[in-house]
Amino acid sequence: MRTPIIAGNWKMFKTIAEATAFAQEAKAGTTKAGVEKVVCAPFTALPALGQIFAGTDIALGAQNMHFEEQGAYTGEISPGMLKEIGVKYVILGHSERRQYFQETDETVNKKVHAALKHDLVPIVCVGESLEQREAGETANVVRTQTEGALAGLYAAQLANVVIAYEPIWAIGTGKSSTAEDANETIAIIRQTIAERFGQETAEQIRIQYGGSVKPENIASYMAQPDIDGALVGGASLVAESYLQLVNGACL
Ligand SMILES: O=C(CO)COP(=O)(O)O
Repeated sequence: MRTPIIAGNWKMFKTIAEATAFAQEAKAGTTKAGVEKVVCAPFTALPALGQIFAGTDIALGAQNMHFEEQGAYTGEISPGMLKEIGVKYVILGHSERRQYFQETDETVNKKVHAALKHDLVPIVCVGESLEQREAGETANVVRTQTEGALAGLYAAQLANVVIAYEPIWAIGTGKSSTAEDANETIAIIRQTIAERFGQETAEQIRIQYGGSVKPENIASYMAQPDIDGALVGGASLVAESYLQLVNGACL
């Protein structure tokens, strides 16, 4: 039985004051048990969020990190620095990082290894562009990205990895993938993991869907056999909507 995981990805939104207001409202709301809850916020907001979420079941996530422990990497942040402020999850290889910041399967793979070494749970993003989808390349793209991100890991390590399938054409566009199509591609990702790491590992790993997920459509994704939660951008920015997503993920 895989525990569903709902993670908000705030991207480059919210000052500390805005994050504090969100956290107080989210903390006061009621959420059902049985769903793992994560908020991936900008670095500057994480310490304040950590204080307010202390003692709740909402975990802190970051949106990126460097793979080195320390060094002359101006503007970067290390796994140890995230651990120090109570971060538990880190999004790696988001399509926006791949598109605007030259992330590759190779750097994503280095980051996955570094995250696990520091007891951070990586949320590894994969997904095809509209062009690739129309050319019939979806399966190949997600297979290559999944294999690339997970290269060199042991099967046991995958218990601490989450994958997020985010078709690029569905991100922030309001054009969500149908639940059936998302499930089909997620099943391909699971099959890829089965081929590399064995059936048991593939059945245990959690794979989220991301791309225009909202309180109104979360239940349809959760009803699919291979979808274990969601990575949510826009709809995670408002506390009420975040809580609805979490509660809607309970079947
Ligand atoms: O990129 C996403 C989450 O990482 C999805 O963003 P939206 O939910 O705004 O489409």
